[in-house]
Amino acid sequence: MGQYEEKTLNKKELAWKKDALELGEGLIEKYSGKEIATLTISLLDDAFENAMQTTWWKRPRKFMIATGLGYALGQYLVDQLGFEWIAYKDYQGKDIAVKHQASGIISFPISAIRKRLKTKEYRFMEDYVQVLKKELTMIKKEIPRLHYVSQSKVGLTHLEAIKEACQAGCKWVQLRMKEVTFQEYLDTAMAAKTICQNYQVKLTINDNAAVAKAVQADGLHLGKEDMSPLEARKIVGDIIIGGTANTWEDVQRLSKEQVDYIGLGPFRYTTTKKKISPVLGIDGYTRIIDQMKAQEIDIPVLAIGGINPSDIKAILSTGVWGIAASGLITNAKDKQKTCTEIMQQLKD
Ligand SMILES: Cc1ncc(COP(=O)(O)OP(=O)(O)O)c(N)n1
Ligand SMILES: Cc1nc(C(=O)O)sc1CCOP(=O)(O)O
Ligand SMILES: [Mg+2]
Repeated sequence: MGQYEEKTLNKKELAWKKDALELGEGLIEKYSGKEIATLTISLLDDAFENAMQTTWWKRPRKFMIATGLGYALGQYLVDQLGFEWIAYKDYQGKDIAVKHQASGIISFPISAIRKRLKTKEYRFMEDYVQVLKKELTMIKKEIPRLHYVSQSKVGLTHLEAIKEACQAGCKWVQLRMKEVTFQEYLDTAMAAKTICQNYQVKLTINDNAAVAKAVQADGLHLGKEDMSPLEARKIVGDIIIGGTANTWEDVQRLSKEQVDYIGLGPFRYTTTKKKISPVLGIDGYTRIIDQMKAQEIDIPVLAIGGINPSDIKAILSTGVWGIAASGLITNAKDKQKTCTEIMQQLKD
């Protein structure tokens, strides 16, 4: 592919987008015959089809349709699938597009409508979105089912705890340090990276995108009080980004922020984290996973918070992908035995 440039929308393009979205809203309401409470893809398909079935002298001009409905389709991808508006420029000229930063997929909704005006396919958007969803699923990152969250205690540093977890067979480790300076976090993360590389284990950094970037970590975990995943993605690029959810509303928000997995908790009361949210228990996971299925939110969920090996079977039965554990592994007398037992249950 030749040279191309991607930029965020400038002031003029943002103002144009605002007008185009207003135009789109008017077209959708007029030609679908419904008021837009929530924009659905079938409303968009109805509007396009009906507008084009109207006798030609009453039909909105093709330019208006491509602009209004094209921007509306783009905004749907932004709101529902976590795309972002960009200005895309190559040797053919400039076009307004939307990009999914985590996967690199770029879609041109306005051009897509222009093309269908020529081919006279007036009901294509449902399929168009399905194909994008499928592409996003296919390039999903590999998420192991067991995630060890580091913890220090008297006689055990974070680095020692991480090394022992790697020796015990964990394949994915999170460095989670609190109340340390940036330099201390960075130095420990560098050393953790070396340990993890020696054992071919993935390393995630908790809270801090700059540290994750500096040590070229495999992942970054962000909670509700940390930087937003979309903002962090611009710093760390295409690594695994996870987000914390404690409620269904958190899951809905994260599903639009391009996270690769969700840490959903707490399963049970735990002393590992200060200020935890109300416990979810098996009922909480069942309810939230069912809501995710109903809304077709397909992001792996890791249960977290006070988990013991005897909980795993019931947790998995809710549809959760895996577990994140800290105290269970840090305090295990025989870490290898504990990790093997967990991984056998998780079939990881
Ligand atoms: C896998 C996983 N899930 C949740 C958390 C909690 O993150 P956060 O809410 O930001 O709280 P702190 O861990 O930063 O105290 C996590 N770390 N990992
Ligand atoms: C880091 C963390 N986050 C939680 C949340 O609910 O968001 S619970 C938790 C602590 C996990 O450690 P342990 O396995 O020792 O309970
Ligand atoms: Mg955090």
